[in-house]
Amino acid sequence: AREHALTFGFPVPGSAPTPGGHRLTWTGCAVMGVLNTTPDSFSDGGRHLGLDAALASARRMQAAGVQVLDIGGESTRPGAEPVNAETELDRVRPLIRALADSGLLGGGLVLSIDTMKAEVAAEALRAGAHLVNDITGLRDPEMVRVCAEAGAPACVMHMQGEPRTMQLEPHYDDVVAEVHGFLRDRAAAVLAGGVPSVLLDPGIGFGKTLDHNLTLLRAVGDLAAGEHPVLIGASRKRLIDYVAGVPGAADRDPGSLALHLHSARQGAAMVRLHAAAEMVQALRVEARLAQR
Ligand SMILES: Nc1nc2ncc(COP(=O)(O)OP(=O)(O)O)nc2c(=O)[nH]1
Repeated sequence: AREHALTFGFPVPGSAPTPGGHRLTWTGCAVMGVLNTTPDSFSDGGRHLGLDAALASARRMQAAGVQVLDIGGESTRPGAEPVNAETELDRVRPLIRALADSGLLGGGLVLSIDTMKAEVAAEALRAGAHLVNDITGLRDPEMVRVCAEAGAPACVMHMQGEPRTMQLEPHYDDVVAEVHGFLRDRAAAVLAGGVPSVLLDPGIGFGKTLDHNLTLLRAVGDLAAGEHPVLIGASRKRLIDYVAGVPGAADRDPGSLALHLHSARQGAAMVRLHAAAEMVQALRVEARLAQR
């Protein structure tokens, strides 16, 4: 299996110091678990049902061997209305602090903050997050500065337009060329801005038709052949309904596993799912079968 690496400006569980920074390496495909914050339970920051449920979910995922947790305080599903920074912070800060206090991070768990806002990223990194997952591809120069200053790697994702309107009229002349080209350009700009390393993500479902998504998923190998690790996130997305007829998002985990196993086989370094523990299990069986 291929070796992948991310460089941090600070030590993270499992990293080794090198002249270029603290390098985290892994072989095969790592799993990033989605850690949803239920808005109403965190707004007063108390240890309500939502926070305890999120911590329980984090423990289960860590125990199962999930390597990264992605914490998001704003839904970016198609048609989602934007959320202001204060609200987003109210949701994610208590969870990040609780995770930092829980000792779970010592077990090798890496924390990712899924946000488009530099202010939220800065605060989350201060509270204990290790990397930034920005679905806008760090369009905001302030986000580049925040990641560079903190020494935090960033996931650069492609999105056509914005969540509220991106699925209205997605259009590309050559979706692979345009998306991969955008990612390579953004990666170069972000690294030039001082961000220590990047992950590239084609942004499945972010301004793409079913055909665009399938074409991009078939081209993961091409993107993974480049110099940056590739992250694929297609968990419970609508394309699974289009392909397999599963109208309820929560019922789409089997299809999600198939999509992400396919991506791992194509060389993806990391996959982002809700059913993260199950993904670890599937990858272990797959790796064993692949051993000669
Ligand atoms: N890097 C990356 N980040 C992402 N963040 C959110 C979602 C989907 O968000 P949403 O629909 O709000 O649901 P959830 O956050 O529960 O996955 N998809 C990706 C993705 O594909 N790649």
